[in-house]
Amino acid sequence: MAALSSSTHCRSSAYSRYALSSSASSSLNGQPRRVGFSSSSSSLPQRFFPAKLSLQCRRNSHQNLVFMQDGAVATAAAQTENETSLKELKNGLFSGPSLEESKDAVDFDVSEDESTVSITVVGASGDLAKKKIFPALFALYYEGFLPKHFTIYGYARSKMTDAELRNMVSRTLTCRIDKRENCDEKMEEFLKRCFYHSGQYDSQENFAALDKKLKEHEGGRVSNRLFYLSIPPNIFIDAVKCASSSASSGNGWTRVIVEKPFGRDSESSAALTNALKQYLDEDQIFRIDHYLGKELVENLSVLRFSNLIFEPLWSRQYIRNVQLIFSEDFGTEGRGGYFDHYGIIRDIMQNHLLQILALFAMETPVSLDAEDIRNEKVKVLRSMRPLRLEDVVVGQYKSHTKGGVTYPGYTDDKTVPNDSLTPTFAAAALFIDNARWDGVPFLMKAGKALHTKRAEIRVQFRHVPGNLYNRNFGTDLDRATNELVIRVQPDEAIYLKINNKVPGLGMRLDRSNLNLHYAARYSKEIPDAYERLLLDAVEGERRLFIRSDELDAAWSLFTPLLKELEEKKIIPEYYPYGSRGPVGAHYLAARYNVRWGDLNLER
Ligand SMILES: NC(=O)C1=CN([C@@H]2O[C@H](COP(=O)(O)OP(=O)(O)OC[C@H]3O[C@@H](n4cnc5c(N)ncnc54)[C@H](OP(=O)(O)O)[C@@H]3O)[C@@H](O)[C@H]2O)C=CC1
Ligand SMILES: O=C1O[C@H](COP(=O)(O)O)[C@@H](O)[C@H](O)[C@H]1O
Repeated sequence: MAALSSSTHCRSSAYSRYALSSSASSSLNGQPRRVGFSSSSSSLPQRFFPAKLSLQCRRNSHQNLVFMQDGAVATAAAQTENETSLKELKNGLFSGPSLEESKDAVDFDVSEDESTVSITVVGASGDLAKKKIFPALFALYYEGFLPKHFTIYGYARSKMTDAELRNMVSRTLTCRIDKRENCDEKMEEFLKRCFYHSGQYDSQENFAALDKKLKEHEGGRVSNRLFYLSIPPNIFIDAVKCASSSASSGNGWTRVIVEKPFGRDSESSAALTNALKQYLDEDQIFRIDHYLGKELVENLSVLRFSNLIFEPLWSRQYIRNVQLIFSEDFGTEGRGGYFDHYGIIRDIMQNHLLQILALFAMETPVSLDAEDIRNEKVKVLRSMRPLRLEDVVVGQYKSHTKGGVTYPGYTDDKTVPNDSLTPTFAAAALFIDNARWDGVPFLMKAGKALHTKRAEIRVQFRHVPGNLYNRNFGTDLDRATNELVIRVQPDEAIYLKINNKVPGLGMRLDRSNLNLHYAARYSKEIPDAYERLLLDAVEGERRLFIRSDELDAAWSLFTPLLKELEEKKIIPEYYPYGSRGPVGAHYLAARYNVRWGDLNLER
């Protein structure tokens, strides 16, 4: 039996997050490969396990894996046996000794003491680190999801002491609305685990000094290291080179989270991937798309594949069109320098919206394993037609005064050239040329400085054939079709618009929503996307990260269009700050007999 594979899972279902992960695929530079635990906890939080099947895994004194379920314990000496036991547990077939009968299971927690995870936030002085990464790490710590031995290092060029980093970080930490108990105490404990090392991104020496400090914290345990590259893309490669050569783990895994943008087009993306692969294996690279970590995006597959009623409708036979809508009610203020080089199509469409589309449209994966899901996503992307100029409308916001307040135009930003043609808005029609989706328009719309902040998926169903109630709907039959709305943010909800009879003696029809409104249904605060993704990276779970072939396929769809827009210097349609965007988007939709669902007053 070979050593544990890189994803030997100890989980109650593919959705459980705590995995036993070997470092086999992860050590760098030909270092010996040893099995290490990606994480283990003596009291794994219940929320990742289905109510009926509460599994925990850890090592016992004999270094065997121990699965515990509702007071029952199974030990297994080898991977095969582990899997068998896990299956038995899942199927409710396992009848091992009770927890009381097995001292091993309760008395030993060797794995927690033998391994450690160090998380280095490269670019710790920056906006994303402060706004998202440190708060997400704290939330994970607070909820008990970080392993017993963990250390967080901030790394950047800015000069800072540990105390200054802690002070900076403490200003951005918040407690969950529903969990304030001991929060200050927890914050203090968390901050004690945060340290800072100042260094250049291209200095082997500086990374070697970081390595030395990490080793001191690791105290001889199996060291697992996660580097989060929260830096501008032009320095990704320098940082990866130095981190891999001078600060990778010698005996555990080393993983690198890479932030977007992953290039500007097919060529630059391929160049970035090739450069990264000089220093890292593909399975060490975690390309983050934080939209994949959003609760309702993750729920998409659950909705489709665990409800009988949706999947049979999920095709050209019943669906007229699908809309993926992203809008923000603020401009690019403060990020103009970055944004002008990329524009809205690269910033939102090519990644966030396309990823949602792929999850929405993919065939049923063989399993919930990362590779099975990513295989299906790639198939969808490769079945799509590259975008043509005529299928796209681009816009740019201009200054607008409302209620005595003047909102700046895009080019009013000092970091943006006055004659910039960079789109801050785009609408596009995409098509998937496969049996399921042939002819169904997938419309995308993304914009900055619009009237609202929102991200949603709208699925518009076909007309009811031979509808007995047609005359009750008036002339606009489109208004009577069903629409499923998955509101990703804000105020998460999934609702289905249906027709019903208004109570009374007459026969008047009404439109109503069957509504799963998360705030009303669940009292628990929804975790930020970065929490889920950071936890997955610590556990070696790749399902929500982008594989290189997905990335290639995504760029192939957009690169010809992006080149044409730039070469032909297409002038964007200007729209006032705070408006609903260019009217061209309506004409584009109308060409495919589509009406944007977000413009209906009833929404
Ligand atoms: N901010 C956000 O909301 C989002 C950001 N991202 C991506 O995340 C990454 C980080 O974003 P963000 O935190 O906003 O970036 P910042 O511009 O804040 O940069 C992060 C840190 O990198 C260092 N840095 C900045 N510019 C340079 C440079 N030219 N050369 C060397 N070092 C530099 C600075 O640290 P120091 O000077 O101390 O070394 C800075 O604090 C980027 O790739 C971005 O595209 C993705 C999604 C959203
Ligand atoms: O990746 C990006 O996402 C944000 C929007 O993220 P959200 O989670 O706040 O919806 C966007 O503002 C930014 O331009 C883009 O780079």
